[in-house]
Amino acid sequence: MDRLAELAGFKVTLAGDTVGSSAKEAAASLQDGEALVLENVRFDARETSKDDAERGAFADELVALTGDNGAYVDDAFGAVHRKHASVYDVATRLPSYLGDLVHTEVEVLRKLTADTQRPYVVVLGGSKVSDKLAVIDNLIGKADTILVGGGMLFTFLAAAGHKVASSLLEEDQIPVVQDYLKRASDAGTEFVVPTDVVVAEKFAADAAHETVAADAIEDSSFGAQGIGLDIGPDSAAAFASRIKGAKTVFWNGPMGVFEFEAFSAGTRAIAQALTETEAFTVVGGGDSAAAVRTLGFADDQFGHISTGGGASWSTSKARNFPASASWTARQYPPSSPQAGRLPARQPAGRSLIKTFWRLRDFVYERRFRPQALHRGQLENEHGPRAGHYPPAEAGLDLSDAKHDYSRVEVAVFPPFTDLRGVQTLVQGDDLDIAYGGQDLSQFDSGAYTGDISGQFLNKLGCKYVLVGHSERRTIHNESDDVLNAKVKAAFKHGVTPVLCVGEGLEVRQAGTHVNHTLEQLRAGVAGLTSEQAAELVVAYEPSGPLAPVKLPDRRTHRRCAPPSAPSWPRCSMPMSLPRPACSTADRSRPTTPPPS
Ligand SMILES: Nc1ncnc2c1ncn2[C@@H]1O[C@H](COP(=O)(O)OP(=O)(O)O)[C@@H](O)[C@H]1O
Ligand SMILES: O=C(OP(=O)(O)O)[C@H](O)COP(=O)(O)O
Repeated sequence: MDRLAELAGFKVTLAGDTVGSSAKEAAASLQDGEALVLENVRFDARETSKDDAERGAFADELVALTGDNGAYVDDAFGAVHRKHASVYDVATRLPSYLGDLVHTEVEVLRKLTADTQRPYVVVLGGSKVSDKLAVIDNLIGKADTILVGGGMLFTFLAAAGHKVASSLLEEDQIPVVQDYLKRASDAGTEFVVPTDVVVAEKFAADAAHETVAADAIEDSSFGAQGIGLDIGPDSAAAFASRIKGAKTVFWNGPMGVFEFEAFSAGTRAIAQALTETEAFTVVGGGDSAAAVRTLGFADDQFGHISTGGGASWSTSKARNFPASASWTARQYPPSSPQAGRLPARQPAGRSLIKTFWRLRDFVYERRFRPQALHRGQLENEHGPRAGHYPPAEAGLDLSDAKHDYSRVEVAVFPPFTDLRGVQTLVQGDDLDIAYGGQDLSQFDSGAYTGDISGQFLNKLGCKYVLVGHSERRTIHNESDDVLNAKVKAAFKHGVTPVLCVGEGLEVRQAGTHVNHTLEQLRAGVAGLTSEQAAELVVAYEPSGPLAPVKLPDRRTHRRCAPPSAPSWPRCSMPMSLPRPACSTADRSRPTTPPPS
């Protein structure tokens, strides 16, 4: 703790338990600018329970330690792929952010997999055999070569019918490996399994050992007692030569028990080969990173050293981590003062904009082709054409635009059929753009064919969802009550609703648009908690689609915007109300909270 406090520059205390009396007392006496480290959360069996209720109960107790104004920052990349209470469940209960380390890891690893240079060689070892075997499923057909070492090699040898004495073996995984071997030959992926193994008398640093052929492990002097603790020199040389011919190498898991000098040669040979190849190299995994450092290699001899093994594989598959839907799109601002205040959901000075499709002075109207997004059609230079809107086009247009993302957040709302494409593009290219659905059902599940549940949007990583966009109010006749239910459904599923309010042409011409809009807003926010009200985004979106498109002037926008609105519904916390997208200058002004 002393060293941690020295590095952090503030007081750090250690609790003797996780959620017991020591933790509670220490949390209660925590002062602004101090940190409390809890005892290892895995000491509580509920942390890793498969039972949602058990994990949830533990998460509730952890969350209670943060008091009334807690937030969650996940910077434990190595465990980020786990659906554990302190990783997943806590993130669903508090405003959540991803930390600097997770952000950097995801950025580097996604870039690697977005454009993998071939030959792509994967080196797998270590002792978490079933974890690593699960990874292989996704590598068949993608990797050119998979080099098998570490504890998992014995399951491969057993799958080929060889005896492995007392070596690490997961017998129930033998059929899985046999299936992989069969599929790999069709898919063009080659497995390279060691031809020689270092076998020890026992699991100890000073154990007697000898090198034997991989298909004759029980023929060593130690018979059925022998334990394979490293790959042999011939195998290491064969692996090294594959690595040298690669363009991309991903290594996860030591080749042997490198912690014992006598069984570290295989791991050392692989590390050496990685430093000598022209390929882009990634070393992933807590133990693999420790191995290269323990064996005397420098970090800068590798393309990237990832702190997560399992986590790096989840990243490389571009698959969402269990908790990622709960994180805000932003990382925890590294520049913000760490002591004291945690950031609000909408960091100060930033506001959300959405695509106000009908506003001619929308800054990206020409570049972004908002109508294409809205209608599910692409208008290209040759005119409109039906069919899927290619998200790549809009994404590239947006990312090319000279836009100050630190001041104004950009969110796109494509048709549902394109959400997955937008997700891939945004994550793959790491675009600083949020995305959301155009509507959601007020129901979680049931016989509502064609409707989109908030759960689906959450799984697709949507940060936002539009609620009550004008067509929903006019063509689909969605009442204020229905829209209020949709707002609540969005919050329930961890997606921030963008409540659309605004008048049609007739109302505007009658001059009652301010009251009309306020009524919609009051009904839309009814029953929200103050925290939800603070997170809600309100979009003033005048002019219905059926009316001839007559755009409101700037004065109308200003009158409907928060500062001049005569009375906002009572909320115990200020709501986050972005200004209408009248002009860039308007948007850059700080949001004025409504009177409470
Ligand atoms: N043949 C083997 N038998 C037993 N343990 C092994 C063997 N080869 C490697 N290991 C152990 O695997 C551990 C690392 O495995 P793992 O956690 O899966 O790697 P990583 O953290 O890099 O993903 C090391 O402690 C190493 O001693
Ligand atoms: O070392 C870790 O992961 P890794 O072995 O996948 O690199 C992390 O501490 C996660 O450990 P876990 O696999 O027990 O969840």
